[in-house]
Amino acid sequence: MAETMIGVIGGSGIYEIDGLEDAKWREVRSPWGDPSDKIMTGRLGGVRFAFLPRHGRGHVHTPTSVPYRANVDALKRLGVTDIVSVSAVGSFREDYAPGDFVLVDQFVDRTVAREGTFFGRGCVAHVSVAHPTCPRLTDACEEAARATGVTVHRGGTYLAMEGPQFSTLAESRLYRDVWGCDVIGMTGMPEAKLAREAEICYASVAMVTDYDSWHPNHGEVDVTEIIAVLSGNADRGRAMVARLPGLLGPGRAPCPHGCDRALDHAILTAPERRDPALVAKLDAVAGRVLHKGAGT
Ligand SMILES: CSC[C@H]1O[C@H](OP(=O)(O)O)[C@H](O)[C@@H]1O
Ligand SMILES: Nc1ncnc2[nH]cnc12
Repeated sequence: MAETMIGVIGGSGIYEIDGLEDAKWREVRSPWGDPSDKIMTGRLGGVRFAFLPRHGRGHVHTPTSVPYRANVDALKRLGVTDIVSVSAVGSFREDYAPGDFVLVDQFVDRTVAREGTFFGRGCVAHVSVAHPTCPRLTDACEEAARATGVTVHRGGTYLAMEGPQFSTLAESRLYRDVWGCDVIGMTGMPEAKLAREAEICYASVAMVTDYDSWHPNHGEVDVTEIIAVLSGNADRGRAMVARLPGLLGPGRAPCPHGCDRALDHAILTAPERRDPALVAKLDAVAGRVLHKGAGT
C-alpha cells in the first residue's frame, strides 16, 4: 500500500503550523520556479506531513504572483498524495456566514493572468476537472472540521477571481444572482487544476470571512476584518488539520475517484514528438505515465 503524505497549503492569515514531530523547513527546488516559501515537513499523528504557506511567510505573494505550478510540483516531489487547501473566502449566501467552513466542490475560473497547466507544446495533456475536488479527502476534512464544533457546509461553488482588488458591486451581483456561485476567493484556481494534473487528491476548505459586496446590511470588504475572522478561527483550523492523520491513516489505498490516475489516458502527444526538455520538467508531475511510454 502506498504511503499517505498530507500537504496543507495555508492561505491568508495561515503562515505556519504547530504540532509536527521532526519539523523542519525544507527548501525544495522545482523546475517550475521557486515555491512560495520553504516547506515545513514532519510527521503528524504518525503520518507524513507537509505545510506550505501559499503567500509565503510574511505574506509576500499576491494571488497572481503565487507560483502555483512550483508549489504543486514541490509538494509532489516530497511525496504528497493529498493536498488540503485552506483559504479565506467571501460569501454569496446569507446562510454561509463569517466563521463558517465551506467544503468547496466546484469552481468557476475567472483568473486571467496565471499559468494554468504543467503541459504545453511538445507534451499536450487534457485531464478532466469535471469534479475538481476529491470526495474521499473532502469526507475526511468534513469529519475533522465538524469535530471542532465549527459550522460546516458540504458543497459550494467557488468563484476564483484574479484580484488583487475585491469585486465591484456589479461583479458581486453577477456571480451571486446570475451565476449562482456560493463563495469567492482569489487562489482556488489554478491550484485545483494543477493538483489534478499532478495526480494529487485535492480538497478545498474555505473559511468564510465576509459577505463580499452584495449584502445590503454589510459594508464593503475590509481586509482587516478578514484577518480578524481568520485569527478567530485559527484554533479550529489547527484542530481540523490535527485530526486528518487519524482519519486518513499512514497507508493509502488507490483513490476510488481516480485522482491518482488522472493522467492514465490524458497525454496525446506521440512519444517520438515529445519535447525532451518539457518531458524532463514533468518528471515529478507525470513521471508515472511518461516513463512507462504512455500515450497514443
Ligand atoms: C486577505 S484577503 C484576500 C486574499 O485572501 C484569500 O487568500 P487565500 O485564498 O490564500 O486564503 C483570497 O483568495 C485573497 O488572495
Ligand atoms: N470577498 C472576497 N473576495 C475575494 N477574495 C476573498 N477572500 C476573502 N474574502 C474575499
